[in-house]
Order: sequence, then C-alpha cells, then structure tokens
Amino acid sequence: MLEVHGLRKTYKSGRREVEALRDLTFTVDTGELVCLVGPSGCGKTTLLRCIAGLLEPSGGKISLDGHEVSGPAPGLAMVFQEYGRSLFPWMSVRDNVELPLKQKKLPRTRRAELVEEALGAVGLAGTESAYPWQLSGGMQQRVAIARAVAYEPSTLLMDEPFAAVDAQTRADLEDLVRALWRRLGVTVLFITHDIDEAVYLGQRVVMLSSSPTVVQDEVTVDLPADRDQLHTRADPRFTELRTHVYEQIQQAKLSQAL
Ligand SMILES: Nc1ncnc2c1ncn2[C@@H]1O[C@H](COP(=O)(O)OP(=O)(O)OP(=O)(O)O)[C@@H](O)[C@H]1O
Repeated sequence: MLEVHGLRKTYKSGRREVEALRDLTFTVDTGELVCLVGPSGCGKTTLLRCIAGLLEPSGGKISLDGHEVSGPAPGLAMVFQEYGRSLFPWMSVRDNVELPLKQKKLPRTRRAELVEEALGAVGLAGTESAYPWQLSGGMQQRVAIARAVAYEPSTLLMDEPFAAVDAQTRADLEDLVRALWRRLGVTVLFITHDIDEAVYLGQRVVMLSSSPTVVQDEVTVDLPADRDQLHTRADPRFTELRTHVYEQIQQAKLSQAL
C-alpha cells in the first residue's frame, strides 16, 4: 500500500522559491491500479520523484507497505516516458532486464528465469540478444516494462510511459499493463496527461489541481474489470466518467488562470 499524507514540496534556489506541491493526500491500496491526472506543470514528476525516494519532500509523509520512504525503496520499480533514455543502448535486451536483478544480488539461475518470464509476459520472447536500438519504440517500452516486472516489485510507478509511442502501440501497451497488473497483483500508480487513458486503465482516477498542487477530486471507475479498447470506450459510462474528469481538469486550469 502506498500512502501519501500532507505532502509538500517547495523548490528553493537562492531567493527564488517555487511551491510545487502544497498538500497532497491520497492512498493506493495494495493491488490497486490508480491513475493520476493533472494539468501540465502541476507537479506530477515532483510527486513521483518524492515517492521514488529521489527527492526530499519539504513536509508530509510517504509510506510504502508500512515503511516511511526516506530514499530509494526496495519494493518499487519505475517505468519512464523516455524509454530511449532509460535503456542502455550498449547492452542487449537480456542485460538491460537483468541489470536491476544483479543489483538485487539474485543468483544467476534465478535471474535467467525472471528475465525469460518477464520478456515472455510482454510478448518479447526471442529478442534477448537484440540491442534496444534494433527495436521499435513500442518494443523498447515493452523491454522497460519487462525490466520493471522482472524485479518483482510490490509497487510499480509509471510516469507517462506511453506518451512517446503511436496510438495503436499505445492501445496495445495499455492492454498489456492491465493484463500484467491483473496477473501479478502488483500495486500500480500510473501518471498520465491523457484523460481517456486514465479512465480506461484505472480502478480509480485521482485528479490534481494546478500548481501549488492539491488533490482536486477523485473518482472510482465503476467499469467492468474486463476491458477492451472497442467496447469499454464505447460504453456510455466511460463517456460520463471521462466528461467528469475533463471538467475537473478544466476547472483546475481555470483556477490557475485567475
Ligand atoms: N528543480 C527545480 N527547481 C525549481 N523549480 C522546479 C524544479 N523542478 C520543477 N520545478 C517547478 O515545480 C513545478 C512542478 O514541476 P513538475 O515537473 O513536477 O510538473 P509536471 O506536472 O511533471 O509537469 P509536466 O506535466 O509538464 O511534465 C513547476 O512549476 C516547475 O517549474
């Protein structure tokens, strides 16, 4: 379970201060898939960096599985938007996926098993010896997802992971994330700009206000758990939910403009 309570972050450089996060409180239950949406610049990356233990908050508390986060947390894996920068081009697909497992000091045979399983799960069996630059953008993002999954995290943070791929690939990757999430029972916090994507993927959508950021609203996505691109997106309830989220985001932008 991920708990974010009263989180604040103010950046200070010299005399200049930027209050990025004012007061964020939300939870993601164990095994839940929550999507977070908010206007550009509202502090999504700041929030993720705080959760990942890469940035020190100015106040508030973050706990992961009952332990307060005060540095990189062991049960956490991340998938970033820029797969081109998160994979090492001089390493094969196998070595890229295996690297965090070496850092975890797992024995060689277990590492090989996990790499094979994870690549199989993302539909990339047989690409072990290829280099990232020999693969399409969508395939590279699958490698990044395989690397996160092989690590066997309790919590997966995804920071706009599909923003840089084409629409068809994006739809396939969205279905992959839901399938993996259902199979592995992992807790997922998925950050996106895309309202349709948030409603399609999430069990819950948390909406952020613009900076200085608070939780504007949240909504439970009461769509059936079995989702598919064609029927779910054509469901009148999907349209209602996306309209609600859209209106909240518009309101957040308006209050920023005032
Ligand atoms: N290192 C920093 N020093 C000072 N201000 C910063 C720093 N990093 C971010 N900010 C400010 O904090 C606020 C939130 O930035 P952040 O990058 O977290 O937003 P974001 O929601 O991820 O943006 P986007 O959606 O455009 O990627 C912005 O006003 C930004 O200018």
